[in-house]
Amino acid sequence: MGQLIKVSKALTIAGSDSGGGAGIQADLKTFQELGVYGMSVLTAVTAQNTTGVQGVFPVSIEGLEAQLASIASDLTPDAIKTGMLFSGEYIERTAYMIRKFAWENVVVDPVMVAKGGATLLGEEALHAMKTCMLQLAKIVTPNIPEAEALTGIEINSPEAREEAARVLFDAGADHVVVKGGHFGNGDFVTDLVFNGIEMFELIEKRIQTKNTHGTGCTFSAALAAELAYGRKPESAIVNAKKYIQTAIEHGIDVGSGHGPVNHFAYRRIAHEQY
Ligand SMILES: Nc1ncnc2c1ncn2[C@@H]1O[C@H](COP(=O)(O)OP(=O)(O)OP(=O)(O)O)[C@@H](O)[C@H]1O
Ligand SMILES: Cc1ncc(COP(=O)(O)O)c(N)n1
Repeated sequence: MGQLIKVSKALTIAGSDSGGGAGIQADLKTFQELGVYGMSVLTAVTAQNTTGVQGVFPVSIEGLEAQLASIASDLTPDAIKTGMLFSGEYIERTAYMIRKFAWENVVVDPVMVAKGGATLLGEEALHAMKTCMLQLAKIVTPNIPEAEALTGIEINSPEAREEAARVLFDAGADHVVVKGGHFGNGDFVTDLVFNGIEMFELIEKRIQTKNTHGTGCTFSAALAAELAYGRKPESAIVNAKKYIQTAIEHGIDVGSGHGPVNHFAYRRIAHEQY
């Protein structure tokens, strides 16, 4: 009989991107590349490609709950990430079930708008995100527009971004990463991290590319994979940042719009294949 290997398990609760660059597809690719067993609960199916979102079709609330219950009865995740949660009701149900099952190591990526501008979360959902999800987050990963929407702070300076990070921490998140993809357009991209004690920046070279579809999904999935391994949030953040930087740097030529990042670049570099 073959020997069974113990593996860490990560769950993504998010929407499907038919184009394969963001959402559930980006998350599962990232889990796989980082050596973690991936599981998925779908909130909605999007008809999507690199040029935009052509349609959004939610899974029923019963369908969402049934998927979560199936996972809970058999496969306890070591870490979870949430992505596109579709509406306030879906956020409330998801948060309720995460609490009920006492799942830990939750990364909340408060996805609201796709790169092309399509709305992926209704306005009414902001309240649920603030009152139900932030408190569950070991790490919350808003981009600048999401941090503005969640805090009501206009982020037009480094100080305003720090203030937004404090507000999100005070709202209940253990660690806050305010991502810098949308912040300025200099030679560097800076993500701000706050853990309630320290405020520090992760600075990387800004890659000049239009192929950034799914960067946020991929980064938060890498964080969940790192937490699933049992890494501390600070190390998880540093490692996930390396993964996303490599994936953007070694872009692939797929589609005519905002192409996806290269999920296998990190592994290929480790094996000296680039
Ligand atoms: N051009 C770039 N060069 C290097 N790093 C980048 C670039 N764009 C984004 N990143 C990094 O990718 C990660 C995701 O950041 P971003 O701000 O793009 O998130 P996002 O807007 O939520 O992504 P998404 O568009 O997938 O929703 C962050 O760590 C950010 O610093
Ligand atoms: C299903 C789904 N989830 C998340 C995103 C955000 O990713 P991006 O901002 O890169 O389009 C997306 N486009 N689709």
